[in-house]
Amino acid sequence: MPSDRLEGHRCGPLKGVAEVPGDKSISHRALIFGGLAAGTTNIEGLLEGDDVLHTAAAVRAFGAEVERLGDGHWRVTSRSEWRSPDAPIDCGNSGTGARLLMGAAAGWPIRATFTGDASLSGRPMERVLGPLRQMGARTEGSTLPVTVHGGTLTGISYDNVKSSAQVKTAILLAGLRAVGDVEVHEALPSRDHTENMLRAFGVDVEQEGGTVRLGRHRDMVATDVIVPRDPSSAAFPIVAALLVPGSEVELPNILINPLRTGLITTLKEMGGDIEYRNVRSSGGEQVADIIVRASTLTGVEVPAERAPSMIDEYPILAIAAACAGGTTIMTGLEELRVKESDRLSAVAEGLGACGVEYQEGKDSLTVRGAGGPPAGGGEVAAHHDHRIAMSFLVLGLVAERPVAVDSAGMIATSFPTFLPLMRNLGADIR
Ligand SMILES: O=C(O)C1=C[C@@H](OP(=O)(O)O)[C@@H](O)[C@H](O)C1
Ligand SMILES: C=C(OP(=O)(O)O)C(=O)O
Repeated sequence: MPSDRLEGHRCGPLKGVAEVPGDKSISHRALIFGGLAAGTTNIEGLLEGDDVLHTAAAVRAFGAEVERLGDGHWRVTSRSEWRSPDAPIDCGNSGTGARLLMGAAAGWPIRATFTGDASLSGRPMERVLGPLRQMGARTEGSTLPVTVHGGTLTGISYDNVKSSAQVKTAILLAGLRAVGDVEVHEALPSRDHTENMLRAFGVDVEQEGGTVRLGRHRDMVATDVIVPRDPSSAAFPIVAALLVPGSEVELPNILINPLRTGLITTLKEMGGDIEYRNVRSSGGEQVADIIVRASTLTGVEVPAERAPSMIDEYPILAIAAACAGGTTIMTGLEELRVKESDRLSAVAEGLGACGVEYQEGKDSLTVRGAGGPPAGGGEVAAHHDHRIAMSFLVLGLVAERPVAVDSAGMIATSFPTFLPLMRNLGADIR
């Protein structure tokens, strides 16, 4: 098997336009919702990363017609009912795909077994299966392989203590076919793409404080979806441009939903020169063109309540923190331990390998910034985690010595064009 080890090397200013791919969360939802809704759903700007391609295959296995018409242009036509798939549904590396599909499947009188890769097979599924059982589904297994036997479900009032959008979405999708009230409470709001998109697909969704409730009208009607560009992917060129002296990069058409932009808020507090231009509405979401210029950063304390709005961005924030002056304190990070890898320890280990001072707590990370380029020179284990790999390749662009990442292949799960995009800006990744 060819090695997918890569190194990031110190480089000159990053310049140009970074067209990052479509938002991963919205892409999964567009396919699944299209598979549930009566009629034909056209999707523009779909992320064609491995995670989403697994979801496309899954929706097809449940009986919908799913066609790729061109670059990012897909068409989903549902049958009136979901059917039991002939074979296990392989969700690959994707927690979102697995958990959302379990919820969607539970509402039908069918049986489906879900599998995934080694990383996904170690991730907790009980957080979704518990509420689905409460609604009347039968389940086998608490980690993959998991089998869901769906059927006639009843309502639920569920306290989503982890503020997980995947859990909230699984319950709402199951709830579409449940009899009775379906509501999910959150003390800290998680991303609201499901609510926004369900409304666009004709479903009554009410929001009252921290409670989301399905209304009476729960039949989905197909609608077209325009997928904005992914702020979680944009995070890598944004931080790279802030850190590499002399850089200026434009990122057009990025989703700026406030429930996704905790990283941008934090980077601005650190002194990052990040500007939104042409803020506008597109496909029911706010988007903007983002301009980033190299900046001198200072460490900050990131409030724990901000975590849901930047949950996937802590690895790349830790890289910004490593180059900032002073200390950055991140708390409320317990969910990082159950992502594609234990991201808290993977980041800590990588920082250590690159000569960065840090302290890892049970659910916190403190990084003492070098106030300039860290030593680098580390051989970093990515733990087959796309966001760990991309984060440390970005560190290599500024560190005194190159930073190597042992396996970068998983980057294709969320950001298949990462390498050409970064190289096109001037990044030295080889
Ligand atoms: O709903 C979604 O699309 C996602 C929710 C988050 O997970 P949790 O729901 O586990 O917080 C996030 O980490 C993931 O990348 C995508
Ligand atoms: C956590 C992530 O995704 P998922 O949960 O879908 O695997 C991610 O993309 O960082």
